[in-house]
Amino acid sequence: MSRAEIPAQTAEKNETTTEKNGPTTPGLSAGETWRALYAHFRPHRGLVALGAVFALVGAVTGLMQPLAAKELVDRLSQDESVTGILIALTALVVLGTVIEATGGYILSRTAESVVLAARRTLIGRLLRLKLPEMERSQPGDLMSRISSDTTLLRAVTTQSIVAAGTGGLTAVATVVMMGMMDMVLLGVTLGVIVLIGGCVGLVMPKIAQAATRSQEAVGEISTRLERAFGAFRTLKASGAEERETAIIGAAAEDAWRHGVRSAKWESVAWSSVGLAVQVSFLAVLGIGGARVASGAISVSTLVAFLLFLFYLIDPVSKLVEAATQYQEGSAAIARIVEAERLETEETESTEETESAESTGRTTPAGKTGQAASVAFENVSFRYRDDLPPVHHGVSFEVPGAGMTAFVGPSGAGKTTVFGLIERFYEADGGRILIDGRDVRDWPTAELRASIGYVEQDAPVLAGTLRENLVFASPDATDGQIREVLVRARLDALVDRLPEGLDTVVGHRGSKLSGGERQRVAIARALLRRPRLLLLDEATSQLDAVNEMALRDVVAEVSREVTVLVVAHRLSTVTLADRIVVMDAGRVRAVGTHQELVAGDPLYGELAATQFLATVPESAV
Ligand SMILES: Nc1ncnc2c1ncn2[C@@H]1O[C@H](COP(=O)(O)OP(=O)(O)OP(=O)(O)O)[C@@H](O)[C@H]1O
Repeated sequence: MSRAEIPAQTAEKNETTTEKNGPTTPGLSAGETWRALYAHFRPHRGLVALGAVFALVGAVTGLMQPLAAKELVDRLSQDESVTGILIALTALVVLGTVIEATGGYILSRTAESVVLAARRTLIGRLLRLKLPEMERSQPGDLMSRISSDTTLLRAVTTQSIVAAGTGGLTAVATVVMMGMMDMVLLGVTLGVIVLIGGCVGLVMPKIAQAATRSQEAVGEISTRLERAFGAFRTLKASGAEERETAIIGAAAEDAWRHGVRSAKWESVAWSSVGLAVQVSFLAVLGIGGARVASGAISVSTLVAFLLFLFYLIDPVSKLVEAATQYQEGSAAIARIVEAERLETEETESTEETESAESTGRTTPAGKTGQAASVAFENVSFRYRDDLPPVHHGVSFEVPGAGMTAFVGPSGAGKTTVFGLIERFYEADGGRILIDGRDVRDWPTAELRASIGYVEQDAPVLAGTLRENLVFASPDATDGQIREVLVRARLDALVDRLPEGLDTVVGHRGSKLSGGERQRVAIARALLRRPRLLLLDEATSQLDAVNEMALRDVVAEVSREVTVLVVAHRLSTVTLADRIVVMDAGRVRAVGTHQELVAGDPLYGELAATQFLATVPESAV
């Protein structure tokens, strides 16, 4: 790498470096860093070795050029023919260039493969993260590990290793050749290089420090931007554009400052290399000239030595480049390792899901298509050790089929019931039984294949309506899609849209209304043909007509499927076969609407205030 490339490299680094927020990136020991590096490098070691061989052969052809040049000068001074040697010299130059270019291509291609493999592994792991791990992390930070950190891996696992290897070998070979030419001149050269090399060594940790800080600042930008884009309407409605711009701008300035600092130290390092070469040239020229004058060495020896000195620039530059890239890459490797160590769910899941789906959702108990029974037995649970318990011995039983409504004040732990059934979290005590079998004994994928879950905020993903509908059941036929569209009262909307099911719904479904989003989420869950349907206030944003229609659908579904619904509306609750009243992490009563109005004061109070305000007369 030449000095002229340094600014461009620094700029690129600023764009591709990573953020460091959320959990602090742990430092890896030198041994751990190497082991992590080796793990990424190992599958590609054959190709890296091939690239290294090409690089070495290219370097050797380069080394032979001074010898040919020496022969040329000798023949010229003796008035001999130089045609043959000229052809040889030209061939060496062309061959060297071709071999080096091929080696460079092999290495760059392998580097891309290293990045691809690392990205695939990380994507696979991060999408299988346990929910609590995801909640502890920053999505922006995790994304940057897949996009930016892996990019830094590219150079460290291929070019750097090869550059250090070939650069080291070529440097040793060049030094040996120089020693064979003249030991005095070699002593002078090495003296200058060691002196200035020491200064470069002092600068290296400063590059690492500045690069890490720059990565952190770039990470801060990603996190802040992710936050702003994630709540774009709130940002605008709050008039927070300028404040956020200033905050993100400050982070950008931070990245710039550290980037500039890194560029400064890199510049010092590269200037030192240039200085070492120039001072060596001058010293060799002066002392070598004197030795030629005194007859100690010939002119051709001096010329060859100077050429060797010239060829020493490349391996020394490679060594410096490898050291610089290592400084930058070690932080990225630490962050990748940290992400790889995050706890994931068991991986047998995918295959098991597929087999469960392809065989028509057969459970181990052979209950194909049957509604699932659900039971909580004295379940206790807290989200984190430092948080108070959310469930204090929750118990209830729900037989197969029918609708069960969960009601209770906000924060009572109703949604948490669903999270535990889905095994997003593990209960701390007690048992959760589906079909009489502890959820911990179910393969997670098989368990989830039996469940249709409509979350509280009815998430819709960016993409088309069709992609959203088949998200949980990719093999659904057009006929099945049409059927759920009608059931979820989406058919009129789809018919109205010029692009129908292929209409793009925007980021988080922002081009749909709240009620449409909820209906899409319900249709998605129904398309999965679940045995257990979990609806978390899924009808809260529906207008009266659509709500009534969906209530009928849910009532119909509940004849074959067990439906659990977290309900805030009396209209939903009155349809339920049973109502579970929760308060402060406990089940305080179970019964029908009439029984509870008469027997449970809290339910009576809820029904008299919140529910009754929205209940249509016909439903009471
Ligand atoms: N992922 C989480 N991490 C930590 N605490 C959580 C998490 N999710 C919920 N909680 C807390 O657990 C408690 C119960 O939450 P849950 O969502 O189950 O209540 P809910 O009864 O469904 O309330 P609402 O009717 O308002 O939706 C609340 O105090 C909430 O702050």
